[in-house]
Amino acid sequence: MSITDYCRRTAAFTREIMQQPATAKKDLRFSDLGFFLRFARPIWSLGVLALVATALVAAAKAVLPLSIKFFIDNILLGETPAPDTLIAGAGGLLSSLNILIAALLVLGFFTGGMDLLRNYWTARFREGYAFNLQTTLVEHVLSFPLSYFKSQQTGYIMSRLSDDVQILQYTVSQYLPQIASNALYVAFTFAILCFLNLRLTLVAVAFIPLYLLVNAVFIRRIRAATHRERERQAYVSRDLQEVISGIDTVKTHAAEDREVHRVSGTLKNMVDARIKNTMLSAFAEYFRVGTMSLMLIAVFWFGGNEVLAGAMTVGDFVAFAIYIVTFAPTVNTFFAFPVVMQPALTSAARLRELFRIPGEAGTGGGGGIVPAAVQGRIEFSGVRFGYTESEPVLSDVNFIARPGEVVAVVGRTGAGKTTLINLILRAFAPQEGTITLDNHDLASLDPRWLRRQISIVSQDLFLFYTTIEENIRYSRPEATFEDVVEAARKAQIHDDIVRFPEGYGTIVGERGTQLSVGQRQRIAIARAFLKDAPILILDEPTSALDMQTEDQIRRTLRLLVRDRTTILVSHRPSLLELADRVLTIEGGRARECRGANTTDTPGTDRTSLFGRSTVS
Ligand SMILES: Nc1ncnc2c1ncn2[C@@H]1O[C@H](COP(=O)(O)OP(=O)(O)OP(=O)(O)O)[C@@H](O)[C@H]1O
Repeated sequence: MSITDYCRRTAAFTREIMQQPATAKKDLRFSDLGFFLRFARPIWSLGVLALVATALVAAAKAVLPLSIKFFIDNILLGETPAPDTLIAGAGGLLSSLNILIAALLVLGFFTGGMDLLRNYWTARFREGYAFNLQTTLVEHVLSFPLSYFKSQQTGYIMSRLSDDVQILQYTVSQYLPQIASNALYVAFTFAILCFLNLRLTLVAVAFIPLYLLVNAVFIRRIRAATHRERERQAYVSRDLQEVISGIDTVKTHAAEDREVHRVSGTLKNMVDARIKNTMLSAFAEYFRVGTMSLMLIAVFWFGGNEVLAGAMTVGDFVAFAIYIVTFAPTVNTFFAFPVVMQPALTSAARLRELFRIPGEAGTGGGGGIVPAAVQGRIEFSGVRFGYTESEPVLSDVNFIARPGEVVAVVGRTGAGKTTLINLILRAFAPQEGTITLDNHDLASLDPRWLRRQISIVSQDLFLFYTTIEENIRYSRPEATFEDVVEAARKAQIHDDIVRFPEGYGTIVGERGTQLSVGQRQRIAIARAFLKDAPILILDEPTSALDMQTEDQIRRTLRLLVRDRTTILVSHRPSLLELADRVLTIEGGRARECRGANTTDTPGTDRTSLFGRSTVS
């Protein structure tokens, strides 16, 4: 491409970024400030200390250039200061070179020491704030209903949890102390400038509306651009996470090139957004620096004329010039803060949005019934549920699983068996009808309490990156090692475990020793034995086992299901032998195909138990 083409492209690009929509969806409201301040409440005293130290350092730095004035006017030129102002009074005291040098040394040590304290208190405050925010956020996100995690991709959630917090922490820690320090420095310097020469100070101040104008033009655009950039960054995290988690599938399909192409597409969108955002900030900086230069030129022109006319001393002018040379960039960075703070404000808005998502009712001390005892009677009455309103997966499901009964749920693939289990776990709520446990509507129960009453052995077990012992103990943290071994023996996994060199201390999970799918399934069964919950959900618990192991496991499962209400989903006929009754899910309804014991109490009519359309 020729230079002319590049120039043409640059002009088109400039037009494009200035015409970008300047409204962002997730702006922070003023009331949100109070929300974010609450994380500072436990460490407010550190904040006060950091602020006091910042003020003292800013004041000390602000008075430093005055020493030049005293040096020129009082020591070199030997002028007697007029005793009517504070600065002139100080000049009287510092009229000897030795005293001035001694004062400078004291000021230097004081400023250095105070700066160290400021750094320490600021770091403690900043890290304390980030800790409070992140722990509350993790606690809040973990209280979300399971349906949230089933509908959002992991990479997207992770990006919100880590990138947004990091950007907020980084920007705030980087710039907030600077804002405080600069604000104080500007205030102190402004007071000294007024003392030195009020008219000249007004000349400098006359440029402030120009700064405000530059900000008015750019800030909303930059905020919107930052929102776009952050959202696209979350998409990149989502795609990267997906491709790394699914690396087996990618490799077996030799789809590396396709995936690189897909990720680079998302990456390119993010890079575009980032360049536009960077350029918007650069334009804003260009106009701010221009304003600052105009301010400096105007001050030098007016000040020079004042000295030439004898209306200002040389010392005053030199001190004023030094002040204005440091004052102008500080004012410049001060007005740049709304721009550099945009990433933090955007992250704060996104985090606020996450905090607005309500947690599951009943979690985090929010209520929910906690019954004293559990019988284990589960009843579905007229349950309708679909992932979309218009397409129900279950349209009218009625059945009762009595305490201690094993109810097998069968049906063709996609019929809704796992959906039914998810409804019992309260991952989703029925759109119509009710599900009760011991006559308590599930919606009224504390969801954490509910899930403590349920053990689940499913086709897929998540293992944490820790020892086998800890992975089994996950279902009952207070269990002893002997309890863990006993559960492993019952689940027929003990012999496999002791064959590993590290035995129960073998690290498994991501990047740990890999377990076969069958071994994982038996670890899940061991967890269920250990948890000893009154309700058991078996979702294809032996799908990965060979016939011989399944035969052994069936015997242990017979032990496991004893005295527990069990919902068993399996396509294996051999496992259905465990069931007292078999329900078939078909066309969104539950139909009983075989019942060994269908009465709630002896002599109860089966129809009354299974309701309208469910009895075969
Ligand atoms: N999170 C979800 N969002 C949207 N639709 C879903 C979701 N989970 C399942 N479905 C759909 O709901 C229907 C029932 O799925 P479900 O997993 O309950 O079937 P299943 O009987 O357990 O099947 P399988 O025997 O193959 O495991 C299917 O059409 C499926 O595509």
